[in-house]
This record gives sequence, structure tokens and C-alpha cells, in this order.
Amino acid sequence: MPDRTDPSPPPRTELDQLRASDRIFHALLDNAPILISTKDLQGNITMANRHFDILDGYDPANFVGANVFELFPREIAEQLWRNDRTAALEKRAVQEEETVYHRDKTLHTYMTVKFPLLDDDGRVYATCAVSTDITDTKAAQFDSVTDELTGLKNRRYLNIRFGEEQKRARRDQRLLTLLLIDVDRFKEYNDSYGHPQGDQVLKAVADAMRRALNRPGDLCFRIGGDEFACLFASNNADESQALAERIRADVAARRIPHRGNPPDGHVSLSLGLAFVAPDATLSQQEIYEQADQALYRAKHKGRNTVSR
Ligand SMILES: Nc1nc2c(ncn2[C@@H]2O[C@H](COP(=O)(O)OP(=O)(O)OP(=O)(O)O)[C@@H](O)[C@H]2O)c(=O)[nH]1
Repeated sequence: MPDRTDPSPPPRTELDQLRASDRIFHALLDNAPILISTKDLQGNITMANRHFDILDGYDPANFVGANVFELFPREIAEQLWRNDRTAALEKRAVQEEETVYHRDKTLHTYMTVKFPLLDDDGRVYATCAVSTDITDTKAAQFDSVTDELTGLKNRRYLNIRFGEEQKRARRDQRLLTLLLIDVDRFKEYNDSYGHPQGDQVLKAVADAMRRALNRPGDLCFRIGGDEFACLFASNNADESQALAERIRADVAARRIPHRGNPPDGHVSLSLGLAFVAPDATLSQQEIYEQADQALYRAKHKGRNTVSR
């Protein structure tokens, strides 16, 4: 009769343990919703997990064993290979965004980290790439700082960028300008012409802002209903005022009828400027208040005006 009272399982051998961890490793590779692959030091793919199935043009029969330069167009392969080489040569992790098409022909952005694999002597023999799809996260980030109607950045983004722009202007010894813009008697415009038509006016204002402020580093925002702002660096206050004047003149020249906006009877803007000298130590709140007061003066001067 076998002894059924002995509770201890047979001792596990080293091989059993290796098999167990190998099973876990393969289950992870097969089920992880991320791309995991390895390459040798010549750029040949030595392993790719099941998730690669999601990529457009992926053929499992011809992927492992092929070289990156056979699999991807030259400039993409060069970019991929450059990161592998940096990871191998500098023995460190390299992180970069990459864009690829999925099988359903949608474009996706991945954050890829590449790192070297070391042998027992600490020598690099391969590189490993792990890529996570960040498309939705990037879209959510974009949406959270973008005004849907005009495509300009929103007030939240102005608050994020203000400090950075102040530092940059100080470094470059330039004058930082905050320009506030408000559509004149916009409530009456909506009342007369309707909200959808009002939306078209807001889009026209955004268009005029983009045309006037089109240098890299110029930032345009819609910060409220009919309130807009620009943040940009210039050489002096007159140059900033000339840019504000260009926005005012652009909208005026569109001759958009607005019967509730005397004396001209067309859509117009009031604009207020505030400046931050490179050595000034004003808070964002103080600068905003200065620009707001200038805007108030423009309204009181009869609107369709730039004040500072
Ligand atoms: N069409 C449209 N109107 C909006 C939007 N957001 C806010 N508004 C309207 O914009 C108007 C803003 O008007 P106010 O700030 O009171 O001032 P105003 O009529 O422009 O008068 P002044 O600034 O003194 O020239 C309000 O009637 C809001 O309803 C929007 O997204 N689309």
C-alpha cells in the first residue's frame, strides 16, 4: 500500500525551476499588450513577441531572422538602428517616440525604450526594444490644452507655458509680451446673428492671430468665450505693438457686418499689451492684470484699438 500520509512534494530540480520561469517568460511575451523584440549587433531580429501581429505588413514567417534594413524603409530603419547602436555602444537605455501603422491602417505613436543585453562577462551581445502604445495618452494631452473651436491653445496651456516663456525671454535678453484680445460687443453680435455665426467670428480672430504671429515660439490662446491672448518675445515694445496692430487691422479689413457695434458697424477687436523686461521680477498675475488694464483702456478709448 502506498503511504498517503506523506505531504511533502518531491524536491524540485534546477531544471524544473528553469522550466517554470521559462513558462512565465513565454506567457508574458504572448500576452503583454506591448511590443517586445531583440536584435543582434548586426541589426537582425532575434525575437519578437505575439503583439507584433497588430502592425501593418507584419509577417511572422519573415520577421525573426530578417534585418531591420530589409523590413523597414531606409530612413525608418536608420532611425531604429541608431537607437539600438546608442543603447549598445553607451550601455544604457535609450527612449524615443516612434510612429507606426497598425493593420487597420491607423497611425499609432509608441514610446520605445531600447536597452543592451549583457552576457556573463558584461559584454553587450544584443539589444532589446519594448514599445508601449501612447496614442490615446498623447491625444488626451493634446485635447486638454487645445480649444476645440479655434484649434488654439487654451488658458490652461497659457498657465503652463508662462513661466517657461518668462525664463526663455530672460535668457535671450528679449522683451516678453502678453497681449490680451477681446471681440467688441460680442454679446450683441451673438444676439443679432446667432451663436453659430458668432463661432465663425471667433475662428476669424484665431486666423488673424496665427497670420500675425507665425514665428516659432509665438504662442496664441483662446482663454475664454471671446477672449484671446498671445505670448511672444520681441526686441522692443513698438515691435510688439505693431504685431498687435496687425491683428486688429486684419480683423477690421475682413469687414464682417456687426450692426450692434457703432460707429463702424463691423466686427472689431480691442487689444491690451503688457511687457516684461528681461530683468523684471513680475508674477504672472501682475503681468496679466497690466494687460487687462490696457485692454480696459482700449475699450474706453472707443474700441477697435490697441492700448498699452
Ligand atoms: N458664439 C459664441 N459665443 C460665445 C462663446 N463663448 C462665449 N460667447 C459669448 O461671448 C459673449 C462675451 O460678451 P462679453 O464678455 O459680455 O462682452 P462683449 O459683448 O464682447 O462686450 P465688450 O467686451 O465690452 O465689447 C457672451 O455673450 C458669451 O455668451 C462661443 O464659444 N461661441
